[in-house]
Amino acid sequence: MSLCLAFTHPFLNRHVHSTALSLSHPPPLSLRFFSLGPPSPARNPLRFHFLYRFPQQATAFPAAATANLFQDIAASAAVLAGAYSLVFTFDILTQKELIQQNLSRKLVHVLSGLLFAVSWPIFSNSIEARYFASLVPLVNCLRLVIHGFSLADDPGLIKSVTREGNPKELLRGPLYYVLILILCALVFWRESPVGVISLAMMCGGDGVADIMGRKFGSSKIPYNQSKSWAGSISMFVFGFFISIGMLYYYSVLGYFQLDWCWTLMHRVALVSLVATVVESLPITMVVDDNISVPLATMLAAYLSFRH
Ligand SMILES: Nc1ccn([C@@H]2O[C@H](COP(=O)(O)OP(=O)(O)OP(=O)(O)O)[C@@H](O)[C@H]2O)c(=O)n1
Ligand SMILES: C/C(=C\CO)CCC[C@H](C)CCC[C@H](C)CCCC(C)C
Repeated sequence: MSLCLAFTHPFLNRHVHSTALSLSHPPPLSLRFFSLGPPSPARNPLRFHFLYRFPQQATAFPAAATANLFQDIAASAAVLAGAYSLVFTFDILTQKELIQQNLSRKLVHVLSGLLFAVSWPIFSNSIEARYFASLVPLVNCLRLVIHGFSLADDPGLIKSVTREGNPKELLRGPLYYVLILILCALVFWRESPVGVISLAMMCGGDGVADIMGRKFGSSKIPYNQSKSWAGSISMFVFGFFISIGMLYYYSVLGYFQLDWCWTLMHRVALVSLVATVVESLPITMVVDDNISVPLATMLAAYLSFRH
């Protein structure tokens, strides 16, 4: 069995190579790559890839370009509607006092980014698809700025996304959060595991750490009395499993070809550990978790998956 994962990075315009780790015999050098998209039948005779096709040059196929454009517009509209619906739902739940404001905020934190990453495969395979997807966090970014400066009033947004109902809170954690979503969509998209792992850690890991830490966090971390072992352990565990889930989701859809071996698990566990340690550090007054955690994860995942 061997690990085989390499991807072409559209912005870095280079292959991020990976050594192949073979338990039996090293595959030929040419195969020591993460392969993206529907691998050639010879390599994967049994796997059906019904979604991912290699990005098309739209100009070569005008009909395909038109179909892609309509698909991306529809996908952006659907995901944007989902974003508004999510916030509206938690606003109603908070208003009816079915959940506390803090829990509402954290669940929006956990679900928004993860559902955004899960939605990426509904966009087309055009080169422009990532830009259409990024429109959704961009619109939400503008929404946060407008309401954060109280240029307009949206009590539902403020109630479901802030700690104490102060509109200015929107200009910190939530704003950094959507900027990271834009960064992951534009730089990593469906072509690199780094983006989805970073969102899994920021949204899933950090969000659950808060929920579990507030509830069970009596035993504090020695170097940071505002964080607890329960919160950090939850971040590691949930971050790890949500990352694995994301990788599996994108593998099944044909975007990543992963050999599900212990080496992959070790790499994801290492990235999850790095993110957990960074999140536990007493640096929130200097840099928000919604910046430090995803950036640390991106670096760790890039270094971990390149060799
Ligand atoms: N490793 C962690 C992380 C969080 N917490 C608990 O969750 C609370 C909020 O955690 P924090 O990461 O500081 O959340 P913020 O990002 O600051 O909160 P918000 O997202 O609401 O801005 C902490 O005070 C603590 O009670 C914890 O016990 N252990
Ligand atoms: C409370 C938050 C961060 C603080 O730590 C999260 C704020 C989320 C934004 C208000 C809404 C972001 C929506 C996403 C860009 C798109 C979600 C789409 C999905 C289909 C629901």
